Order: sequence, then C-alpha cells, then structure tokens
Amino acid sequence: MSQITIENLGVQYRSFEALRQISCVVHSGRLTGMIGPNGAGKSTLLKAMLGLIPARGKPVFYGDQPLHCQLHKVAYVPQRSQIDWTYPATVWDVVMMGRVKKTGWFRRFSASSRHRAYDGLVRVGMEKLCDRPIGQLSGGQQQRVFLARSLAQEAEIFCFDEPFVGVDQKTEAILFQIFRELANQGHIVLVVNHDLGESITHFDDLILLNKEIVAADVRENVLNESNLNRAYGGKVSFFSGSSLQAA
Ligand SMILES: Nc1ncnc2c1ncn2[C@@H]1O[C@H](COP(=O)(O)OP(=O)(O)OP(=O)(O)O)[C@@H](O)[C@H]1O
Repeated sequence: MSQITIENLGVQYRSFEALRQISCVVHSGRLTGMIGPNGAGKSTLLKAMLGLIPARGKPVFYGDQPLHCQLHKVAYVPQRSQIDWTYPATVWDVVMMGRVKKTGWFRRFSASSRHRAYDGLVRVGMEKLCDRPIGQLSGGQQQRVFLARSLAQEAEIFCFDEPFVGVDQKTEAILFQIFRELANQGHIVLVVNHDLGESITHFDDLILLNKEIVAADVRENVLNESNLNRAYGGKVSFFSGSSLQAA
C-alpha cells in the first residue's frame, strides 16, 4: 500500500505565512477528510502537495518517489469557484478531458477511452445529459460530471476540494458512495470538507488544520474537544462521539 508523505511543508503568500511545518501521511485504502476553519489553509495544502503552488520543505512523496514526478496518477477536482463554468464544453467533452493524459493531445480517442468515459458518467448517473453544456447544469450535476472525469482518468490518487458545496443530498450520497468504492479499491482519496455535521462520519481518517497540523489520525482520535478548540478557537460545540455543531 502506498502513501503520501508530507514533511515539514510550509507555504508563504508574499509576507503572509499560510502554512507552517506541515507533516502528515495520507494512506491509501482510507477515506481521508481535511477539515479546519475558513482560511486554515486546506486548499493551499492540496495545491502545495500537487506542486500547483511553491512550497518550502521536503518534497512531498508518493511511495518512494516525489509526487510531482507522478502527477499523471492524480485526479484533482478544484473548488467550484475556480472552474470556468462559461467554458463552451458539453458534459461529454469535460469527461473526455480526463482521458487526455492517457491518449495524448491531438490524438483520436480510442473506443476503450470512450467506454471509460461513458462508464464514469453512468456511475454518477449523468449519462443522459452527455450533450448538455456544462454551464447549464445544477451545482450538484456539475460536481458529478467532474467526478466522472476523475474516474475516467484511472488515477491512483483522488483529491477533491470542497465537493459538497452547493450540492443536493442525492449528489452528496453518490459522491460519498464513490469515494468509498475508490478507497476500498486501495486508492488514496483526500477530500477537503467544510461541513462538520453528519457527513464527517463517512471519513476514516481526518487531517485537522489551522495553518499547522492540529491533529492527523483516525477520525475518533481527531474529533475531541481539545483538538477542536485548538483549531476553531471555541467556535464549535462538541456533543459526543462525532456530533459537532458550529457555535
Ligand atoms: N493566492 C493567494 N495570495 C495570497 N493569499 C492567499 C492566496 N490564496 C490563499 N490565500 C490566503 O491563505 C490563507 C489560506 O487560504 P486557503 O484558501 O488555503 O484556506 P481554506 O482553509 O481552504 O479556506 P476556506 O475554507 O475558506 O476555503 C487564507 O488566509 C487566504 O486568504
């Protein structure tokens, strides 16, 4: 089983220190959530891990190689706000983009590539909307299309930044079901999640962040009053087990 190892990572935006001394491991075969208050640096950590922004510290490793040399194994779905929804592409176009790394630019997609893409759409229940422009879908449908694209990529590492924002309950259930299947298949599945409600119980492991790691461990060891107070500064009420509520 491979793992992602982050050691002593730091990120500076000009004079602002966004992340400091981040060390943690993301295990394959586990569904891992990344949580923390607004501005904690969750998206920044995801981007720094994937080499999308510069970072200090040791290179992030996947197995025994730097992750930045293995980006073809990564499927990354950024936050909704970072995607241009006016781009003139259909649902099918977006999902086929997931096959470009395997096929190469300017080459015809093979029948098996098209099959993979269609299969991804079926898994997320979006195959009937293949011809629909992506900008004309609801937030939940758009998120499902991007999940289908990441499935079409046949990646080993799946990273999703706030996939549940603006989605309906049906979509949330579909997303969690597929995340679970991917984890059970032995993949790395890392999901930035804003919500501390019921949905948090889906995760096996949690990384709790506020500029630095507050805790990174199995869910039960992370969700305790002391960790949450350190991360959220008393803005979250802790009831019992995994039951939390924003104060
Ligand atoms: N490109 C940038 N330039 C300067 N500062 C930035 C940049 N991107 C993010 N920041 C700052 O870095 C900090 C961490 O931002 P980031 O988006 O990673 O947090 P987050 O935990 O994902 O927040 P949220 O939950 O609100 O999405 C914030 O204070 C943010 O304002």
